[in-house]
Formats: sequence, C-alpha cells, structure tokens
Amino acid sequence: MLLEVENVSKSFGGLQAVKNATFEVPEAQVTGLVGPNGAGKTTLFNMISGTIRADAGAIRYRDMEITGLTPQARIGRGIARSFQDVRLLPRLTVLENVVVGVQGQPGERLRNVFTRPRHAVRSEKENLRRAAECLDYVGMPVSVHHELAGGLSYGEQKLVSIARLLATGADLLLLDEPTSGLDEGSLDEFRTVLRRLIAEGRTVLLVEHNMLLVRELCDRAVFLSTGEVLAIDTPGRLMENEELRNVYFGA
Ligand SMILES: Nc1ncnc2c1ncn2[C@@H]1O[C@H](COP(=O)(O)OP(=O)(O)OP(=O)(O)O)[C@@H](O)[C@H]1O
Repeated sequence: MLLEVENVSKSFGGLQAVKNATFEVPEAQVTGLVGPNGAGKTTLFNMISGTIRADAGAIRYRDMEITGLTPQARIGRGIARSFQDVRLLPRLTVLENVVVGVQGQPGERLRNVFTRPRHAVRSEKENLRRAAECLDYVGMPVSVHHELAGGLSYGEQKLVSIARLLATGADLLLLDEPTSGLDEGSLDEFRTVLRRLIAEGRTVLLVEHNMLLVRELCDRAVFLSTGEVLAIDTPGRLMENEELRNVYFGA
C-alpha cells in the first residue's frame, strides 16, 4: 500500500477536526477525499504532508511510518501537495517558480554544497531543463516561461503550481481542490493534465467539491463528515447513497 492513514485524530482547542480517520491510498489510483465544508479534509491533507502534527494515530508511506517527519522530509520521500490558494511567488518568473520545485528534491542542497562550481552550473541548467519539461507537460507555452508568475491568469497559475508539484518528482500527489475557481476553459485544461497523470499511473489523493469530476476521475473516494470517515466506496455508489447525499447537501 502506498499510503496508510490509521486512526488519525486532530483537535484545535475544543474542536475535534479529525476523529480516528482510517483509510488507504493504493498505488496508481486516484482516491478522492470528499465531504461537506469543515469535514476535516484539509486538516487531513496537512497531516499527510506534515504541515501539522497528528495528535494520535499513524501515517505510513511505503510501509514506513512518517507521522513525525517534517514536510521537507516527506517531499524527499516522494509526497508533494498543492494548495487551495495557489502560492506561487508572484515576483519570480514562471520558470523560476517551477525550479523551486526541482530544487526541493532530495539531495539537491547537499549536491550544491559538495560539488565543484562547474557541476553546480551544470546542475542549474539541468534544473531549468527539467522545470521547462514540467511546464510543457501542463501545456504552458515557452513564451510565458520568463513572465512574472503574478501576471498570469488564475487558471494559468494553477497549472504552474501543478508543474511545480511534478518538478518535485513525487510519487504521491496530494491535490487540494485543484479546480476551485477555474473557468470552463481552464477546467478542461486541468482535466486533460489530470487524465494524463492518471494514465501514467501516478498516485493521487484528491480533495474536490465537484462530485461530477470526482466520479469522472477517482477510482474510490473517502467520505468524511465532521472529522469522521463515514464511507469508502466508488464515487458512483457514494453519490447514490441517500444518507450520504443528505449529509453532503444538507450541511
Ligand atoms: N488552524 C485551525 N484552528 C482552529 N480550527 C481549525 C483550524 N483548521 C481547521 N479548523 C477547523 O477544523 C474543522 C475542519 O476544517 P478543514 O479545513 O479541515 O475542513 P475541510 O473539509 O477542508 O473544509 P472545506 O471543504 O471548507 O475546505 C473546521 O471546523 C475548521 O474550522
């Protein structure tokens, strides 16, 4: 199993945001994480990527416990996440923003310290080449590589953030509402990129409110409500379940 979340809990003050959540993310599948607002989806994401610590429970990646690791160490092991708000560096160019992802790869910093300058230059070139490849993958034309990221449309910025994610070389991609705020055109582009990732056998954990997209893209989905896993099933079956529909739309 690529990722296992076992009895994970998290409270903020008196509010228990996640309660004993248990689920698995199988390799080369797309697993959805769905549920009404405030269900605890982002909190779970934060615990998997390491930006917040779980109060209890265990998170395992490739059979190794990662519960106490820093976010950087998790990226090093192959887990990368996107954020709901895009979080590009607006004053850096599009290409530079993606290079940041390449540089986050394991060993990168050590390599710069211990290798001779000539090697460092070569590695810088290699980083740029790889970043350009990732931008090409998400369909960003070369003509925008040297534009400031802050000048792009929201949809384009979201695509660049996916390129940055891919640049980390991660095996497990955690996508937090990647399509929120996108217009129809950008949504189509996004769908194409996601489909391509899926076809290549990447593993994705996807938080998404658009249930039609979840049904289209996810093999299975974990349904979360007020911090608890209520069901794990195919999106189709979850959507047919009247009780869950009431939880989702009644909330
Ligand atoms: N840092 C925090 N401090 C206090 N409460 C928090 C914090 N982060 C989240 N919460 C609360 O925990 C609960 C779960 O929030 P979370 O953002 O994980 O839900 P979500 O399922 O991602 O919601 P949405 O779909 O609206 O993004 C909510 O009640 C939220 O207000």
